[in-house]
Amino acid sequence: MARLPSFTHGFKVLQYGEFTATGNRKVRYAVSLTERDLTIQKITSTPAGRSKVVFNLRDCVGCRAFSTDDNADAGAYFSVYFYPFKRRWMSSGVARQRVEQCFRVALFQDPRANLEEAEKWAGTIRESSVRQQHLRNRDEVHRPCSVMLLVNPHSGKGQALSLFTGHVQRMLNEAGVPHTLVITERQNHARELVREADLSQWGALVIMSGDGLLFEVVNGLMEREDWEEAIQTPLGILPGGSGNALAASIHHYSGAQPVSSEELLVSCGFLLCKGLVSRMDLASVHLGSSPSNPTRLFSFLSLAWGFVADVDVESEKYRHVGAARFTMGTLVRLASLRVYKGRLAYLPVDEVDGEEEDGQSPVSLEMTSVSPQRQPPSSAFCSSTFLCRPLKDSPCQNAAHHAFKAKKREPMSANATLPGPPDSLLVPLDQPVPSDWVVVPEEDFVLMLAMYQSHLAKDLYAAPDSTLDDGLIHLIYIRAGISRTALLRLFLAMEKGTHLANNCPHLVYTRVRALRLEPYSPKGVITVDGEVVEYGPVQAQVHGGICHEGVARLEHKKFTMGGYVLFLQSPMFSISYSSH
Ligand SMILES: Nc1ncnc2c1ncn2[C@@H]1O[C@H](COP(=O)(O)OP(=O)(O)OP(=O)(O)O)[C@@H](O)[C@H]1O
Repeated sequence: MARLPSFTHGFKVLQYGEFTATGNRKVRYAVSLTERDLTIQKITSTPAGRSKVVFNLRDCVGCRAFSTDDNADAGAYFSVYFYPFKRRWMSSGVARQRVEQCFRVALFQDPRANLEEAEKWAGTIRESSVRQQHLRNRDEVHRPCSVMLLVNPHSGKGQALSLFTGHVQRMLNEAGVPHTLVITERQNHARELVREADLSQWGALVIMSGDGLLFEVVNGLMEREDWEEAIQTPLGILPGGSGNALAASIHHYSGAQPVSSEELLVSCGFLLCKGLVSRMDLASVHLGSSPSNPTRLFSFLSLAWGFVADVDVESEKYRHVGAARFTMGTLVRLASLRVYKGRLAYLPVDEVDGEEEDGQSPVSLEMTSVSPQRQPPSSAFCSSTFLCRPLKDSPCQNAAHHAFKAKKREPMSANATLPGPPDSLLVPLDQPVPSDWVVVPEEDFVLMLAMYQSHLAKDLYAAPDSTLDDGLIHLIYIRAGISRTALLRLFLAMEKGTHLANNCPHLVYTRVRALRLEPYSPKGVITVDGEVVEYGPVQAQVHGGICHEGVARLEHKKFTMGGYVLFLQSPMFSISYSSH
C-alpha cells in the first residue's frame, strides 16, 4: 500500500495513491487529495522530471470511476474533470478550460477490488469538491438534480443544438447532472410549457438560447396561479443567442474576465454544474396603450427605447455574424441618428439619512449637468409590502432593500386585479406619476435604457454598478444634442464599462426603483429584455431578489451565477430525448 503523507500545502491529506497513466503504464503518478486540492506528481528517478500539478477542487465539476471491457485488464480507472482558468491560446487573459485527469488503478489482482478503490477515489473527490463549494459560498448550493434544458435551435446563428452537444452535454455528464433536453418548436412554446408544468418534478429550469427564451420562461412562471412558489424554481442560462446579456452578466459577477462566445458558454456551463443559486431581481413592466386594460410583463434584464431598441431590432438582419450584429447595427443607426420625443419620470432610490446603507449616495452617481426637477415629497406614507420582502422567510441579503424598506410610502398599485406581486410603487398609467417622482425636464432623447443586470450584450457592459439582486433599476438616458462622435465614443467605452466616467454632458445615469416613459411619437420601438413589446406608455418597478438564478460566489466579486435548469413533465412537452 502506498505511503500516506500527512499534509500537503498545509492541508491534511485525505487520500494518497500511486497510479499509472492511462495511455502509458510505464508513467507513474503520486496522487494526493486534501479537502482543497488534488496534487499530481510524476514519479521519476530524476528530480527534474518530478513535475507537480495542483488542481483546486473548486474547479472540479465531477469525477467518475469505470473499468474497461478488456478482460485482460484487471485495472480500473477514475477520471477527474476540472475547468480551471488557464491562459488563452493566441490571446491575452485567462478563461476556463477543460482538463481531464485519468488514472489507472492496479493495486490488486482482483479487478473488482481495483474498481472499488477507483470508486472510493471518485466518491471522495466528488464529496470534497462539493464541500469546498459550501465552504466558499454563502449562497444556497443545490446539487443539480433533475434539470429541464430548453434549447431554441434557431437562436443566435442557429447553432444552439450543436453547441449543446459539443460543449454542454459532456459537462453535464461529467458533473452527473441528470437532464432532459427540450427543443422548442415555436415562439411561446417554452412559456406554455412552464405555465402548465408540474414544477415539483424539476430541480431547475435551464435555457440554452438568447435572453428571449428566458423571458418566455420567466413570464410563463409568473402567469401561474402559484407564481410565488414557481418563480423560486432555480433558473439557469447557457448562452446560445447573439446578445447573451444575462449570461455575460453572470459570468462577470463571477469575477471572470471578458471571454469569447464559446468560452462564455464553458463558463456558464461550469457554473451550472457547480449548482449555486442566488436571488435575482425582476422588474414588472406595464404596457398601456390601452390604460383600461394594461398588459403586465416581467423582465430580468432591461427596458429600452430609442437608439438601443432600434439597433436591437434593426440588427436582426445581421444575425449571421453573431455578437458583431450590434456593432454593425450601431454604426448604421449612428449614420441616421434620430431624436426620440417623450416624457420620462422615475422614482429615485430612497435615501436613509441622506445616504444609502451601502454607503453610496445616489446623488453622486448623477452624471448630468442638468438637474431633473424633483417633485415635492408626499407627506403621507405607509409601509410598502412586497417589494423588498424576501420570499420564504429567508433573510434579505441586500442592504439596498433594507434602505428602501426603511422609508414608508403611500399604498398604491397599478395592478390590483392582476396575478403576481402588487406593484406598490406604480399608479395606473392614465394617472399622473406620484408626487415624489422625478420628472425629467428634457423631452428630446437619443436613448433611454433601464438595466437591472450589468451587461446589455456580451461586449456591452452597460451598468457596471449592477449586481444580480441589488433591487435597483440602473437608468441611463442620453439627451438630444449629442454628436455622433460622442455617442460612438460612449458605445466604445461601454465595452469596458467606462462610459459613465466619460463626463459626457448628455448622458445621465441614476439608480431608481421605478420609472415611466411616455413616448410622444405614434410609432417606435420599445424592447423588454431585447424582445419587442407593444409601443406606447410604459412603466416599470423592480422587485428585488424575487427570482432564483444559479449563482456562484467567487473571490473578487459579490456573486457569480451558475446555471440551473427546470424539469418539466407534461404531455405538452416535446421532449426530444433524454440523456440520462
Ligand atoms: N423553435 C422556435 N422557432 C421559432 N422561434 C422560436 C423557437 N423557439 C423559441 N423561439 C422564439 O425565438 C425568440 C428569440 O429567442 P432568443 O432571444 O432566445 O434567441 P436569439 O434571438 O437568437 O437571441 P439574441 O437576441 O441574443 O440574438 C424568442 O422570442 C422565442 O420565443
